[in-house]
Amino acid sequence: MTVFEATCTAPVNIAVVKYWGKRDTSLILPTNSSLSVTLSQDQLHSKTTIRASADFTSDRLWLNGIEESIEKNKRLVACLRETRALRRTQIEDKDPSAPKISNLAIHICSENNFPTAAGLASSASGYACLVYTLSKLFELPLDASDLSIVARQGSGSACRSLFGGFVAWEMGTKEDGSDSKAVQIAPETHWPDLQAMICVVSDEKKGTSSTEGMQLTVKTSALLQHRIKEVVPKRMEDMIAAIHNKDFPKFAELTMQDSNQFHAVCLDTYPPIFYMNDISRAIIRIITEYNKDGVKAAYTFDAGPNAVIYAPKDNMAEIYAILSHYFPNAAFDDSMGLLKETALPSLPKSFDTRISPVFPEGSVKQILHTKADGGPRVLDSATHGLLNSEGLPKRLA
Ligand SMILES: Nc1ncnc2c1ncn2[C@@H]1O[C@H](COP(=O)(O)OP(=O)(O)OP(=O)(O)O)[C@@H](O)[C@H]1O
Ligand SMILES: C[C@@](O)(CCOP(=O)(O)OP(=O)(O)O)CC(=O)O
Repeated sequence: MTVFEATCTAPVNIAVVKYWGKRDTSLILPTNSSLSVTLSQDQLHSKTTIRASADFTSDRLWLNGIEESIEKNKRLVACLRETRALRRTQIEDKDPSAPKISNLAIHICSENNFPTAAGLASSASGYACLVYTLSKLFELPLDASDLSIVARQGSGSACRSLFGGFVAWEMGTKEDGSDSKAVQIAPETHWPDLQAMICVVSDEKKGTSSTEGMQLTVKTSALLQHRIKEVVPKRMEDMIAAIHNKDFPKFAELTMQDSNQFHAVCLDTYPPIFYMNDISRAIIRIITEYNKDGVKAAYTFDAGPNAVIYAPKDNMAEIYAILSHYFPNAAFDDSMGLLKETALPSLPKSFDTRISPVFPEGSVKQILHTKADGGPRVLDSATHGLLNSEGLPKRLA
């Protein structure tokens, strides 16, 4: 019997103009456009295998080796429904000889090589990977922007992970969401000098999910209305220009201002939402001190305390040296070879170390060095597939 199977990986993205607020919660239509950088899959990715078979009796999902209910997950159901409908209308209805895969039950097995639901954008890489893998399984004749419309219905930020490089999610105006999609502003090759350092402050599941948090903000924050009407439209234009011009100081200033405003609207939510903690705020002080004679790094924080620091390649060793001063013995993922290329530099002479105390070991658990990189990839299921010959996970938790 023919086996219908696909295995793919997809990257995370970290926004520099944040998405926060929905105007339609079931279609996942945002209240403002947003923009992100796709990060390298060498450090962070989701990997998904999907098999369709007449032997399967129902749709099943395993996430990180644990079986999860599909029916209870409305967003996953929406992604399956949409991609199956596309298979039917775009392929099976047009070509009677095409296999009727849309009627078969499927098994989905997915793994993240980093903590899930800890503010490291696992829902972004996870749903982008799910929809991309479904599109390969069903051989859908769609481009990445078309697919982003489906991935958006899994998790808003996922739509941006269908592209590499610098990606805007255009909010759109149509009620059916057909113009609310991701577009690539520039490929990863445009600005290879841009790198990122992720400080894992906590890898625990967060208190208030993005989904819940953002709707409470929509309901209660007057500042959000100012942000979406007066601030983001111009900031999107300025950010796109900064990226096109590879103007790091401008890119950095806009990134930090946008992170600050996102956390300000969280504080303006009633009751308030706090995602940053004392460690996050210390990182802001440290980067601010580092930038005092000219902007050399940009911090940004999503819906959790973890920091992402964007900076040009040449500043990375210095940034790592500063972070290791304040956060001793944080595990360092040096898969980019930073410390192989350069000896750890001393702190810049003008840097006033008194701006923050040195934190106890474990305050920052891990530091990951990564860079802007490409979009989802197709792998060979025979060698990389996550399902065994019976269609069950090769690895269970
Ligand atoms: N590989 C995956 N395949 C399918 N779904 C996934 C995958 N990884 C994560 N998810 C879904 O995303 C949820 C986690 O999303 P959540 O928004 O809570 O955390 P996060 O994405 O890590 O944080 P944030 O989006 O705020 O940065 C999981 O509970 C699961 O439903
Ligand atoms: C702070 C953010 O990371 C919020 C991400 O929110 P999600 O995409 O996780 O929310 P849902 O659409 O409800 O799944 C900012 C961003 O990535 O733009």
